[in-house]
Amino acid sequence: MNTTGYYDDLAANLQQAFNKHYFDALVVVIAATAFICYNLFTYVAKGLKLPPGPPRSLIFGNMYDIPVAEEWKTYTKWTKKFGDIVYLRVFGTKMLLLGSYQVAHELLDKRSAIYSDRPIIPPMMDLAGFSNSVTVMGNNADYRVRRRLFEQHFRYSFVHNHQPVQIRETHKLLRKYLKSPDTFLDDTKHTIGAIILDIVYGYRVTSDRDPWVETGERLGATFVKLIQPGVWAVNALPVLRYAPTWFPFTEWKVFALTCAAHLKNQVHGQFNMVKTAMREGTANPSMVLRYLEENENGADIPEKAIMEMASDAYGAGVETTLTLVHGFLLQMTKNRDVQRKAQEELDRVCPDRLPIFDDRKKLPYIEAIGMEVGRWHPGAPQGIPHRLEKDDSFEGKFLPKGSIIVPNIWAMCHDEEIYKYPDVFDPDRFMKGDSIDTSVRDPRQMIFGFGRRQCPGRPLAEAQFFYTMASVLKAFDILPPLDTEGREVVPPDVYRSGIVSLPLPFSCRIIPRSSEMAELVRQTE
Ligand code: HEM
Repeated sequence: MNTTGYYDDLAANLQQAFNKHYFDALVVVIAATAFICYNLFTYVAKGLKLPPGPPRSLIFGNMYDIPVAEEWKTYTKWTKKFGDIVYLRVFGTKMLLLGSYQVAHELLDKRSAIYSDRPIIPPMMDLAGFSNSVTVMGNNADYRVRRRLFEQHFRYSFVHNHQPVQIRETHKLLRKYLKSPDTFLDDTKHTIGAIILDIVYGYRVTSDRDPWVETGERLGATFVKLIQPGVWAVNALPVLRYAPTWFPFTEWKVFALTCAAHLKNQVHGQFNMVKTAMREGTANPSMVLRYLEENENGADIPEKAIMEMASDAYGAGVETTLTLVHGFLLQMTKNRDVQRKAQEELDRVCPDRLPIFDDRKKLPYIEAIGMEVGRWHPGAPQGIPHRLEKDDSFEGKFLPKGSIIVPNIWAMCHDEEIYKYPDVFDPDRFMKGDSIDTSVRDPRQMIFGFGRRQCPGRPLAEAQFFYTMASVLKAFDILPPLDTEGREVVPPDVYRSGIVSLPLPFSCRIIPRSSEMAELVRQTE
């Protein structure tokens, strides 16, 4: 059975069911609650004013203003109209949209002691079993244990330990590009999944239809659907979670419970796989093995924390890293000059071999391409929302406790005061002569989020992205597809909406630069 298709249909039907059957009841119950919340929470406090924002209705607030597609565009329009902090309210939920790096840095980085919580987990996410994911957990002791474990294995000073896995899998990807370039989108995704499964569980992916990769992909896609605001009735009316599954129009609950069962199978299955291998003395080095061994040597890390935190790496790391790699391939089809300049740099640094990690410092133009790809379309254009734990104020504006904080990373990366002609793809904006110009703001300060919640996978993602770009550009030309008459067709620059925003599927031709390069790739076997 094609379960992905099943989930897609189900999600679409659920939205319809919500509109038809729950909406009237929802309006009545929520209207009363929202009215009270409105009066209780969104009043002007301490003589300060709330930040400006689009006009809101008394009960629904800005519910109908919240965009469901290309959110970053509407948010940027609001920032231009209302300022760097925009206030929104959806029923009783307050939202602060941060439109500039200065404000995000001031609040989320410098005041991270009170800006590092997450929104209360929506009932739909909870029902589907995702409430123990580091990415959505509140700022509590359980979260901090998991975050610390995660960081220890992915920090800059440790991440070089993962290079053998990255080299092996990236070389495998080059061989796939050589053999069957048309499947480059899936092959790239598969490679990133394989790298993470190996680093986290010591699991070696050997087939193109690996069951753990497929489950991980399905769950990742499900997570993206579940986290979408405004889709699930139960999030607006939590009492619906108690509806029995035999009740009409409760397919959404069946969906959530099915996800929870799949997730549990995956989390426990992968963890137990390492435990069994450890007992039998066959375990490969991995993050899970490392912490289980620390426990054997006297540490006291809760197994539940190791197990659940490990499964986050796949969910949080695959599609996000893919946004950069797919974004890079897409931009290369459109910017032939950039590609040529990068290849010249590579040919100077490694004339007759594939690049290695240690070349990174000598390849500033490749680094600049990576920065420009991230700036051009940040993989998480609105980040992951934070939650303000205490009343606060900034430049005369009242910022109420409990507000959901949404950093509009896309707008920050397209700020024309920092990035001249932001709608032109130009890695040279980050160069000064033959080096990186450190006076230009590095988009990686924004695209990986902020403060104590900043992405802990950043060191791995940066290293993998650099290594993929350098290896691919050394061996291949990335060219636009051809139409039936042999003319080049430049693929559209369009991105999926939602928390993780990938380029929509596109085509390109990946062609070895020469027979010598093809041979270099073959020799990696
Ligand atoms: C290009 C690749 C990536 C991008 C653009 C990215 C982006 C982000 C962003 C924007 C956040 C939210 C930060 C915030 O709340 O302010 C985040 C969180 C997170 N990322 Fe990444 N990420 C990437 C790769 C990875 C990888 C490879 C891993 C794992 C190996 C990972 C694991 C996580 C985790 C666990 C969190 C939650 C952190 C927390 O809530 O404390 N990410 N990422």
